[in-house]
Amino acid sequence: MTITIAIPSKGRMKDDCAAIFERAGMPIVAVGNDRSYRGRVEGFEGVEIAFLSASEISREIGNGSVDFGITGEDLVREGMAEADRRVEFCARLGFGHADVVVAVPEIWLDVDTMADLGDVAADFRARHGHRLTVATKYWRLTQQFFSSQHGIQLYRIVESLGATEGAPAAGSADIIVDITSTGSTLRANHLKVLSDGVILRSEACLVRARKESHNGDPMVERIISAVRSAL
Ligand SMILES: Nc1ncnc2c1ncn2[C@@H]1O[C@H](COP(=O)(O)OP(=O)(O)OP(=O)(O)O)[C@@H](O)[C@H]1O
Ligand SMILES: O=P(O)(O)OC[C@H]1O[C@H](OP(=O)(O)OP(=O)(O)O)[C@H](O)[C@@H]1O
Repeated sequence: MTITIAIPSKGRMKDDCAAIFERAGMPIVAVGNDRSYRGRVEGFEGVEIAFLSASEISREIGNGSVDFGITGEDLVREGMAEADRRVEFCARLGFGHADVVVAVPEIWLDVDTMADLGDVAADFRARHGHRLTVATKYWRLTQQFFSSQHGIQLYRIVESLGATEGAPAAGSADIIVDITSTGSTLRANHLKVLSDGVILRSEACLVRARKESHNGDPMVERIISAVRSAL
């Protein structure tokens, strides 16, 4: 059976990913020309590489069209419900670090925790004429964190596909959920992370789609061990 591993073809994870495969003794060779979206691994017969974007990789692992992928944990957990049942996080790779956080305007001096935010949400409509509005592209993680973990139900999500940190100043949302790495975008937009507002500490992971056909397949174990040995 052919095992397909999806790795980033572009973006911030591409180079680190190629380096890890190199260290793992799994050098990737493109098949066909430079612009090809397929590759193979030298010395690993029956393994195929698919070059995709990080967000496509999480989708393809979710629907089982690839066996393994390297992508951010945030994208995997946002992309599917019950991620741990459907995929295995085989290794955390030590790059692509980003925290998914809840951030509010710095001038909200009385709001430092999720409990404070819950209090604000409770009478937000009475005070401001609309429900507390959260700009994010992480709607699944936001709902889980706000509703299930913190019991906050009175809020509305507006989907933001770019420049999320600008939404409060632009008036299109009150607060945001987004990723941060250095924190400079949040600071530049006068936003602060709530003290218990880190939803997920994400990094690039080797992720396996849980498939029956993997059981007892020595190549599956060999790939996982090789990548782990490179960490
Ligand atoms: N500063 C950062 N900004 C955005 N993503 C980051 C950052 N640091 C690490 N990451 C991680 O990188 C991954 C996203 O990578 P990238 O933007 O290359 O992929 P993509 O979303 O597929 O790209 P595109 O938006 O072009 O489709 C996410 O898992 C994210 O957590
Ligand atoms: O905490 P920081 O170091 O400031 O990084 C966080 C920012 O970086 C990303 O945007 P970026 O413009 O890099 O790329 P994107 O197109 O993937 O959102 C991300 O969406 C945040 O806005």
